[in-house]
Parts: sequence; C-alpha cells; structure tokens
Amino acid sequence: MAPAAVNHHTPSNSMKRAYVTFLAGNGDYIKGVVGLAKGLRKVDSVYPLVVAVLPDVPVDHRRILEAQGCIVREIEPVYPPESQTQFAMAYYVINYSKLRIWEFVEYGKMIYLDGDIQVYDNIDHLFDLPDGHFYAVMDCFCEKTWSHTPQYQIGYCQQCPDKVRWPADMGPKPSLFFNAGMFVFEPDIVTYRDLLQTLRVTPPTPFAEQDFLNMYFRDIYKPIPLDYNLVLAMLWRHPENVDLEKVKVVHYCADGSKPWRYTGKEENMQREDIKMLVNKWWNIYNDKSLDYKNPNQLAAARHHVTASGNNGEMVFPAALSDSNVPAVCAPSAA
Ligand SMILES: O=c1ccn([C@@H]2O[C@H](COP(=O)(O)OP(=O)(O)O[C@H]3O[C@H](CO)[C@H](O)[C@H](O)[C@H]3O)[C@@H](O)[C@H]2O)c(=O)[nH]1
Ligand SMILES: O[C@H]1[C@H](O)[C@@H](O)[C@H](O)[C@@H](O)[C@H]1O
Ligand SMILES: [Mn+2]
Repeated sequence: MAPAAVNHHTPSNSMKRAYVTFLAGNGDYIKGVVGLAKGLRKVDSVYPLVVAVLPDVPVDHRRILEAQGCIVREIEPVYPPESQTQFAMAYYVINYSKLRIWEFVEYGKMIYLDGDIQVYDNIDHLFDLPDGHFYAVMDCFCEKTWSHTPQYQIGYCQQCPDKVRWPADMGPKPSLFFNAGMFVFEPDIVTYRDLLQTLRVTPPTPFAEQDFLNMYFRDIYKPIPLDYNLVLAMLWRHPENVDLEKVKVVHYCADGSKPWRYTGKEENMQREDIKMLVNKWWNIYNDKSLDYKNPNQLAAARHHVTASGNNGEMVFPAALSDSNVPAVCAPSAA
C-alpha cells in the first residue's frame, strides 16, 4: 500500500524534469493554466509545463495551451468507487484523474501545480530535493470547507498546534495533512498501478484525491515551507505564519479568489492583500511579452530574412530581437 522509498526509474528518465498541471472541461480554468505557463516563463524556469487534459477539454483550448509552449497530454478520467459521499465541492470528484500523472514516467521528477496557482519566484531548486519523498505544504483547517472534520469542530489547526491542543480523549493527533494543489513527486509505474488499485478499495471522502494522496503518502510526506503554496486563507487565519514578501507560490483557492472570476463580493475578498494578489495575477496574464515565442517559427523567420537578402537591411520581426527567445526547440515553459 503506502510506498516504500524505492524508485523504479530507468537511468534515461531520471534527469528529465517538468512541471505538470491538470485541466478538465471547457470552462475558464484554462485561463489559470495560461497564466501559470506565463508565470513560469516570467521567473525563468528552465522546465516545461505539461498539461494533463481530460478528453472533455476542447481542441481549441488545447491549441491555445500549445501556443503558450505547454506540452498537452490527454489522460483518461479516473472514477472513485460508488458512494454517497458529499464532496466539499461537488466538482472535486474529477480531481481523482490527477492520479494519472504518476504514469508520466518519461520524467524522473515533476512538480504538480493546480491551475489556480501562480508562481512569482523561481522554484526550480525544488527538483533537487532528495528522491524518495513526497513534498508539499501543510494545509489549514480553519475555513468552512473543513466544517465536516473534528479538527474544525474543536478549532484545532496544524498551523498553530499549540493554540487549541489536540485532546487526548480524541485519540492520536491527526497526521500532518498537505494541500494537494502543489507537490513534488516522482512518476513511477508501480506506484501508479498501486494508486489506482488502492483507490478501487478506498471509499471517497470530502476532499477527494487530496484526502487519498494524504493517506497514501503519509509515511514519506515531508512538509516544505508555506512560501511554496500560500493557501490564501492563511492570510486571515494565521497571518503570523505568513511573510508575503517571501512567498513564491500563491494558490487562489479561497472562495471567490480565482482571479478570472473575482468579483470582490465573497468574505475577505475586499482585503488589500487579496486585491493586490489578484492584480498581480492579471498583470502576468495580460503581459504579451510573456507569450511563448516558438523557437522553430523564429528560426524559420530568421532563415527567410537571411535568404531574401533585403539589400543588407535586415528587417527582423520585433520578437526576434527579444533576448528572451529560448535557445531550445522543445516546447518549454521557460
Ligand atoms: O472545472 C475544473 C475544475 C478543476 N480543474 C483543475 O483541478 C484543479 C483543482 O481544483 P481547484 O483548484 O478548484 O481546487 P481547490 O484548490 O479548491 O482544492 C483543493 O482540493 C482539491 C480536492 O479535490 C484538490 O486536491 C486541489 O488540488 C486542492 O488544492 C484546478 O486548479 C484545475 O487545475 C479544472 O481544470 N477544471
Ligand atoms: O484548506 C484548503 C482550503 O479550505 C480551500 O478553500 C480548499 O479549496 C482546499 O481544498 C483546502 O485544502
Ligand atoms: Mn486549487
């Protein structure tokens, strides 16, 4: 069941690395993914962004992602076993499909990022963390989405475990619980098969694959600082734990905070820090200079200009003079 810290990679894939996100449906989450591709480019990440898409992502959305330098990979949906479970959000059921990313074994290591995440500082160094662990940021239990849990009911949160202590008569303290919007993992076919096998005999729970991954990887989970996945509720629930200047990765998961749906109406959405972070996301999304410049097209354009001579007067398209043009030909988020 829970994996031992073994690694079944072949030597050829062990150095290949990529970011990976997940996209379902024909709605507006594609904006999040485009924003993420541009954000990774802005911070000069050297690794590509793979987008695991469900079959219901329309072709024109896939083309938009490719035009942004993403590697689009279709995955089959994964369904949990039948049950009467109430998910914290009804759509969380589709998130079990995220388990397919363990099958991407051409990569030795990947960093998963939700589509509602933005990266404001380079985090490529996380790929250098020792193998054999599952790295992610600890979640917060204080929002209403957690109201079904004993943690929420007694006011216990792992972000401030001494404020309300875990009562002895409630049994052992719950193990550390990570938010599954961001994690560092090693694709592995044996683990992949075991994940799917285990899911078949695991009743669904309110946080869907987030609960499942927490259960499955509990023995190899290693928390990393919250700067790598700022769950927005931390700003009002545990401000003493947040140094916004240092935060590298922001997760727009609080109710009403998705920048592309932001109206400011929901609770806490009129906070200055929230408005600032939503603006910061839009600045990246709207920045045309961060659009992907396909090096193959640029090479063709360069060849055309050189071949046609033009009396020595080289008229390069504006993009060609851009020093940000990537030197590699593979689609890359860099
Ligand atoms: O219609 C949708 C809904 C979701 N997604 C993808 O699924 C991800 C997860 O959905 P949310 O970001 O809306 O979920 P939350 O961040 O609110 O929820 C948290 O709990 C979830 C439980 O399923 C997941 O674990 C998720 O990664 C974790 O951050 C999205 O970012 C996006 O990448 C889509 O593509 N289309
Ligand atoms: O603690 C967080 C938070 O409550 C988010 O609003 C929810 O989307 C996440 O699933 C959860 O992990
Ligand atoms: Mn999310």
